[in-house]
Amino acid sequence: MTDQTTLEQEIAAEQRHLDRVYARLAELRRAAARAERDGYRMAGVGTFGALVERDAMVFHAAQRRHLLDAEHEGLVFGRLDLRDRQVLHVGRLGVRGDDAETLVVDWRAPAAAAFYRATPAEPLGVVRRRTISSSDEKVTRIEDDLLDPEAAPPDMPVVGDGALLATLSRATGRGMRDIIATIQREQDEAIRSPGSGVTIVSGGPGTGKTAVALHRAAYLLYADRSRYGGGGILVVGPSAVFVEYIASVLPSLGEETATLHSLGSLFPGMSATRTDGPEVAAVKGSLRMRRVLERAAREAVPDGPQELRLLYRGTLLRLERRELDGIRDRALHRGARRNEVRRVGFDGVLAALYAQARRSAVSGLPEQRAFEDEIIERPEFREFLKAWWPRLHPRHVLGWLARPDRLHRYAAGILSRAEIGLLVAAYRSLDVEGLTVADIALLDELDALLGRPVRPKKANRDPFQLAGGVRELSTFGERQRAARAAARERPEDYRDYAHVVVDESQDVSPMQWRMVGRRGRLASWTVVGDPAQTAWTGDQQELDRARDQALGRRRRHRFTLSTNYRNSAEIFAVAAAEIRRLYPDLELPSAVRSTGVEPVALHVPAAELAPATVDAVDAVLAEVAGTVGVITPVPRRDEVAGWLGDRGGARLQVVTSLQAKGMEYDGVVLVCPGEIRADPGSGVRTLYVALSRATQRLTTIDPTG
Ligand SMILES: Nc1ncnc2c1ncn2[C@@H]1O[C@H](COP(=O)(O)OP(=O)(O)OP(=O)(O)O)[C@@H](O)[C@H]1O
Repeated sequence: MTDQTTLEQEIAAEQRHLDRVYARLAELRRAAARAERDGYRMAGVGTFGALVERDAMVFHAAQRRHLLDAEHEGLVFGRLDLRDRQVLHVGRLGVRGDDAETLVVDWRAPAAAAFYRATPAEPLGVVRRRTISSSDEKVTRIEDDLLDPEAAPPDMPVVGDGALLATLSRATGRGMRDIIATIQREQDEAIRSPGSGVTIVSGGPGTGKTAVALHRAAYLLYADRSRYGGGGILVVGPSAVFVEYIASVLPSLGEETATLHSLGSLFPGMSATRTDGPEVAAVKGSLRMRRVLERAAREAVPDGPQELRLLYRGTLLRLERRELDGIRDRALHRGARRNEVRRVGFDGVLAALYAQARRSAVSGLPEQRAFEDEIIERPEFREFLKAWWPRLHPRHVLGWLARPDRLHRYAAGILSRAEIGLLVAAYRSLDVEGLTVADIALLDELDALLGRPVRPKKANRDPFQLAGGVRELSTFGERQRAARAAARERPEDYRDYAHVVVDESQDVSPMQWRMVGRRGRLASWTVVGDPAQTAWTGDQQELDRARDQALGRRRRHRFTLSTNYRNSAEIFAVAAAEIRRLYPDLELPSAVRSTGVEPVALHVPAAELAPATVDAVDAVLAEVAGTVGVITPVPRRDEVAGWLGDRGGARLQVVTSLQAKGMEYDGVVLVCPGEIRADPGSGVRTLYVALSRATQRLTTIDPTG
């Protein structure tokens, strides 16, 4: 037990340090603003040298000011008292005093690693580790761990009873929070793993895989900003709700340059949130779809012209369907891409027409070049070419799959009858209901198969802009602004990311791996996931192959996380019992926090499902201060959302069991868990995901009879 005066004294000491840090920050901010103003004043001087100097000055000063202006809640959150009596404060940002004394060490700097890695068994020179909480520049709480009691001076106070548990017990807001103050050792090792190769992080629900992946992105930007800020970091998550949930973590760490996408939004200009059932998703996600799409990408346009008829100097020239198809096939030989070889197709038609004109002995036939120039001017010929070989958007070609006759032709010998039947049924509603998430990877594949017309490259107008978005003039350590500008300037379909983070990787299908892989051909990777949570019901070997192909031969660095920080022990016990039905020997994480509150399992007559759900939601809303998630089987989502109206406002979210991937709520009401489990493919695993979303309260409601 800490006595109150000691605690107050310790808080006061930390407050004095925090005041110094904020005062110094204000000074730095003023200096940066002044330097920026002075830089602008140099604009009038006019010589090239002066302009270059001004540019550099304004650029650096503005960059620094932006960093200093950023949100600084919880700026200093840690302190290390070392064996050699040195004291280090750890924070979101490194700050030096005017005498070059280090006031705060950036959490990502090597000196701060001991804050996360030191343990009583291996104190790494740390005697006492202190976690400091603050709000509005006021220290509110401190928690100490005494790691090396023998080295501690006799008068060293130790206060509080554990920072981690204190943080975990707090209700959460709508978005995910950063965990910089309480990163655990095994997590820190994954966060600071080498920038090259592929870092693979696995672990059960709530073990911090997502948190680690995002903190790793921030770490890489710090460790090598010109590489990762310039080339960019892409973070891919399973769904739009999930991406919204994690969107604020990197900005809260002072990093705004990473690009976040869900699997349904990776293809430019299209986005999908609708999901297919597991069986259809397995077909659409299979690598065999590539062969189906290859056939589609070579086929004649539906409703296109069947033949070409042209009256030339009194003679009817005619190319039949068969000849036209032959010309197209020859133009597309050896994997040529349809949108890139239109010209070759057009030349083939002209050559065939000329050959026919010669065979027909057309009187006064000019030489071939003049003949072609004449034909190409004819509006009806141009109309024919446009209709026969239009520039195709992937969405057009995907639409062809919605015609059962075509689909049967494309898929014959590649997919089974049953699989073709599933696709026919799924695509029947394409025009009405729109694309599903799995279709987006098919569009990306079609885009790769069809190619794009070659356009002349635009000249780079900014002489100081180098490839990768980092300015030649920038010598300043922090290149955040340059990276932000580079991120803004990236084309919508940018693909040369320096690093790709894939979250919930167990749910990335083979076709989706191809799509993600195209965006990281030169990248290093962080891949996090948990095989026990997968909804994939297709061929596992095919999936492994596709993933390995996307990741290439890069070196793998593997990490496993073993503690569940999300669920109370009582809630995780229910989830664990569920997954053990399928995998009795699966190694599961241990949940560190007990609330003493058991989950509630309700069974109600089917006719009472609606009012019982409403009551259960009201009860959970009253019991927790933060968010409540209502999780439903996929087909029931809209119905259940209808029962609940606008209850709970922003605190309440109704999601399907598939959208619940990666999400976290303080309270969860799970409607019809039996229906989720009943899916023969991935039911139990999907239910395991749904049962492991809550931090404090879980109620399940099953209809009886
Ligand atoms: N070291 C930590 N300190 C505080 N909170 C933590 C820590 N590690 C993880 N958490 C919290 O635990 C929760 C679960 O983390 P996260 O969502 O990253 O887990 P996950 O492994 O991705 O889970 P799932 O596989 O179930 O989606 C989050 O609220 C996260 O902030």
